[in-house]
Amino acid sequence: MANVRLTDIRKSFAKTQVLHGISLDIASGEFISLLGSSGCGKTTLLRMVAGLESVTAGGIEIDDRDVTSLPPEKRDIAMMFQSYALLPHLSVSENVRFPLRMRGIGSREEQQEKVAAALETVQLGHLSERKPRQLSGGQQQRVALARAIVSQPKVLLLDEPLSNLDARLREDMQVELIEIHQRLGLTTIFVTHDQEEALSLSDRIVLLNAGRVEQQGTPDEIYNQPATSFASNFIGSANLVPVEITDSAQGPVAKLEDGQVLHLDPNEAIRGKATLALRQEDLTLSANGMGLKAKVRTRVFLGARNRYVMSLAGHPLRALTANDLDFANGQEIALAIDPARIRVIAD
Ligand SMILES: Nc1ncnc2c1ncn2[C@@H]1O[C@H](COP(=O)(O)OP(=O)(O)OP(=O)(O)O)[C@@H](O)[C@H]1O
Repeated sequence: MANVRLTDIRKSFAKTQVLHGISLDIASGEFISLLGSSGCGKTTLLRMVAGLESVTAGGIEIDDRDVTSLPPEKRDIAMMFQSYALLPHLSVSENVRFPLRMRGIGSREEQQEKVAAALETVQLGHLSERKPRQLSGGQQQRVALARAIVSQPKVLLLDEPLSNLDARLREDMQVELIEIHQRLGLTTIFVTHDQEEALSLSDRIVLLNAGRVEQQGTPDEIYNQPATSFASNFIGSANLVPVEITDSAQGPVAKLEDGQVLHLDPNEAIRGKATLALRQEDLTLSANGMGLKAKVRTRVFLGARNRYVMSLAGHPLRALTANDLDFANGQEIALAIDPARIRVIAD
């Protein structure tokens, strides 16, 4: 296990700058996710930690040692990619042993012991003699993970390792990753564009936006206290509603563009033009209860839940509801939200 420190990392490809000064301190044993949409620079950052990409400026330390210009094999890291490419002609155990052989680590017996331990960790000891083509996709993924951890790296780098798996297998592998992390305590940097994956796996999430850190915090902080409109929209896909906040006899109120008014938490301090972040799961819809008037545009059936897309003050608004609510397209409904659940972002 080791700590990782990134100091003011910058990266340009030709004239295009893709990383604009990223600084991060990752504690020993921490599981951290780099989360962001396609092209925000998360893979580039991970490849720099691995030593597969040079830095344009800035420094990288692993275990308090400057590794900025060291080649990958001198960094004590292991990386697992989205395309994990097992060698088809080798058995499972030979695949896992491969990095030990390549680097000449230990005697044959020692290598076999390490391979057996790594396969036990991913619960594949019983399939060690199979060839990759005789395994399911999830099992192949676990072999790749065993191959990454077999050399007992100080830092484990994972680049969207679950994105080729179907939904069910992904969930299973997420649980396994959590358990493996708990057992081995490896410092882990996990790249993903999937917010649920980041929320469920990480000790800390670093949200990247166009080559900069937008916000970082625990999953709870990132989910419940998004600091910016971008963070609110990215995490939990909150609805963003432009408003003007003023004082009323009953406390602060937010005025929507169509003149409707929403009461805010009495402690809300922001006044003037602002954006409300309303989470889809926090909205309560009713046919003729109290609340803002919105018009139903369409309903999306999600199995256990429905998503209603409505029009509120001319903006599309999404809400997740229990699937026993049945509104017609075009129907005017009332929309209520607990003021404590409204997040106000100053413009
Ligand atoms: N070798 C390269 N040469 C030129 N541009 C590159 C190179 N590698 C990456 N880029 C550019 O750098 C930016 C960041 O790419 P990167 O792969 O790090 O993004 P990402 O957040 O990991 O996205 P994705 O989830 O799609 O992999 C992109 O605009 C990409 O086109």
